[in-house]
This record gives sequence, structure tokens and C-alpha cells, in this order.
Amino acid sequence: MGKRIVVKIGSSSLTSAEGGLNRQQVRFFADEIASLHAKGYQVLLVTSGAIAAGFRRLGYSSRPKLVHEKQAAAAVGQALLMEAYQEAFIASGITAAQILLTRPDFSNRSRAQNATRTIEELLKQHAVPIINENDTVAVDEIKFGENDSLSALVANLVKADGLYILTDMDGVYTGDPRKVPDAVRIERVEVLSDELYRIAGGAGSSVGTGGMRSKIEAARIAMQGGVPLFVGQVSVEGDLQSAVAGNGKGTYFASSLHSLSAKKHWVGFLSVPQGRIIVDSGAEEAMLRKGRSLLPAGIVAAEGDFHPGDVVEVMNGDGRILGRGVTHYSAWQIKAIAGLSSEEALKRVDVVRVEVIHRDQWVSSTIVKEASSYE
Ligand SMILES: Nc1ncnc2c1ncn2[C@@H]1O[C@H](COP(=O)(O)OP(=O)(O)O)[C@@H](O)[C@H]1O
Ligand SMILES: N[C@@H](CCC(=O)OP(=O)(O)O)C(=O)O
Repeated sequence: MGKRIVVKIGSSSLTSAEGGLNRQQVRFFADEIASLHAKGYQVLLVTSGAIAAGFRRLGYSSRPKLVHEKQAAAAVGQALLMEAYQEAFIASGITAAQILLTRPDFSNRSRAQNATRTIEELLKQHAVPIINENDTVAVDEIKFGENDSLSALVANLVKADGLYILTDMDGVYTGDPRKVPDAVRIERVEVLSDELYRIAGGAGSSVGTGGMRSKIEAARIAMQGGVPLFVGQVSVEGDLQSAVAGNGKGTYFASSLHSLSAKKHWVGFLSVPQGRIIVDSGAEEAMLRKGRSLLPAGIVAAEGDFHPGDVVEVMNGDGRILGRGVTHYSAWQIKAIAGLSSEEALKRVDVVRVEVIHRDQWVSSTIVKEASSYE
């Protein structure tokens, strides 16, 4: 692996269940990063913990649930978090820099370019960019909520050589080890499978948010962006170096051979879907396994009010989201042609092309192999 890496540290590694920052842990991680920095690595840190660090100080007895309460807690906690990191990094002579991002900072081209330029300049000056979601302004529909996906998008944005998602478990197990005692660790993942999504559960602690599920989603984003990743634990001195060297306590994910085009990356990870199209099992099979476009015959129904050119989610009859794509039909046009042959559909509505979603504008939400084989 090369020398530009993104390290993500979760709330569960930095804070206690009762709320409040564990400064010793902050110092520990800063020292681990400093020793890589001293070896010439460019390190970007994506850190969670603002809400968990701030809620008690603000007077809540447990992690708040309502959005505006979490935002208020984050406003307090983010300052505490940065203060602790600044102090810890200064001890190693490293300048830390705060960067707060929201989803539009990735999806809007000029904002993404601005963020990239700032990050490149910080790295050039040997600083460590410390990134978190801008919790106080992120509105619900576009919020990451957990930082796993954010860290994967950052890794793709800066074309990192590796992403290291650190958590309180030493890897992805065949079941949540807190609930399945005989679960075993998965050492290496070459291709994501439905099985992996099934075994990855939610958060194990009261401060963590995404659990293993959001780490698998982050893996999908990074792998398809061409970035290999590690999900695991760094708990004693030297663990981060071992992880970077390839013998860490965790699970390694290979990057996909064919990374997604910029357009597909936007459709799959950055767009905000405007509605849903529900498809039958034949269409599901054609789209997921055979890399085909979605045709009117496979459509069951449409939900939401969307227009041609919008991004929509595609769902099967069991309520499972299969992926996202750009629709060439509006919601009402879809209602008029659902289940019809292509020939019949073209007689009923005036559209530019018969495919409802073309395979070139579609990203499957599960299996990397199929998704990238469409390229
Ligand atoms: N298959 C699995 N393998 C390992 N951990 C799992 C699995 N499924 C669920 N988990 C849970 O995910 C938790 C880590 O996620 P989370 O609490 O969100 O941490 P963080 O704050 O570090 O992001 C673990 O503590 C564990 O209980
Ligand atoms: N941006 C939020 C992240 C919330 C969170 O708990 O994320 P994570 O620990 O990565 O599951 C914060 O700093 O509190």
C-alpha cells in the first residue's frame, strides 16, 4: 500500500457510555498516528465522538435521540474533541486542522474541489486534517449520522491508498460477537456478498451509531472507489502500524478491480433519491445478476413524486433496496406503463428512451462484483 491513508475512529473507542471524552484514548490514537506520520505517511483522521463527548456537559443524562438535541450536544462536544486532539498532537509536534463536512460538500463539484484543495494544502504542510460531519447544520434527509460512510467518501475523494476503520471489535465476525458467542472473525473479504450484509448487525454500545452494518456499507463505497480497507481494533502501542503493514487485528477488504466512473459514484453514493420504483423478481434477477437495464415489463409500482433525470431507489417486493439509478420516466408515467411490454409502453407515454433505468446509470446496493462488471 502507498502512504496516504484515512483513519476513522468511532465514538465507542473515544468516549464512555455515560458520556464524556476519554482523553487518554485520544492521546493513544494521536500517538499511533504520529508514529506513522514520522515515517512519512500522510494521515487524514475521520473522528466521531462529538455527540458522545458533549451530551453530559450540556445536561443530558444519556445520549439524546432528537435531532436538534444531538446537534446541540455535537456543538459542545466537537470543541472538546478538537481541544483534546490539538493538545495530543502538539505533544508530537504535529499541527491538527479541523474540517467539518456534509453530504453536499461531496456531491457539489465546486465544493468537493474546494475541500480537496484545502486538504491537499494541509497535507503538503504536514498537518493532520481531522474530519467530522458538520452535525450542527446537517439536515435529516442528507445526514450521514455515522462516520463510516463519510470516511469512505473522504478516502475516495483524496484517492487514499487505504482506509482504516477502527472500532471496539477486532474485525467483522460471522455474527455480532456480543450476541453470537461462537462467531468467528472473517480475515479477508474479496467481494461483498449478501451474506455479509446479513451477518453485520447494528451498534453494540450505547454511544456507537452505525454498528457493523454501516462499516460494510463503507466498505462498498471504498472498494468501488478503488480503496482497500481494514475494519478492526487498535488497542495497544504499534497496532496501527501492524494494521497498515497488513497484519492488524481485524478484517481486510480488497478494493474492486474496476472502480466506478465518477457519474456512477455520484448516482450510487452522493445523490439524494427522489422516490422509489418497485420491481418484480424477473427484473431483480436481470438487474442484479445479468447487468441489464430496467424495462417497463418488470415494474410493479412507483412511490414518490419524481421526474425524468431524477435518481430513484429500486426496491423488490420484499422491501429490499436493490440499488439506485437515474429514471427516464416520471412517477406518473411509470404508473401508466407498469408491467407492460416495451412496445405497449411506448404507445402510452412520450419518453426519450424505452429503458426506465439504463444499466449505465445504475448502481447496485449489494454486490460489488456485479456492480463493477457493468463497466
Ligand atoms: N458481524 C459483526 N461483527 C463484529 N461486530 C459486530 C457485528 N455485528 C454487529 N457488531 C457490533 O458492531 C459494533 C461496532 O460498531 P459501533 O458500535 O457503531 O462502533 P463505532 O462507534 O466504532 O463506529 C461492535 O461493538 C459489535 O457489537
Ligand atoms: N458525527 C457524529 C458521529 C456519530 C457516531 O456515533 O458515529 P460512529 O461512532 O462512527 O458510529 C459525532 O461526532 O458524534
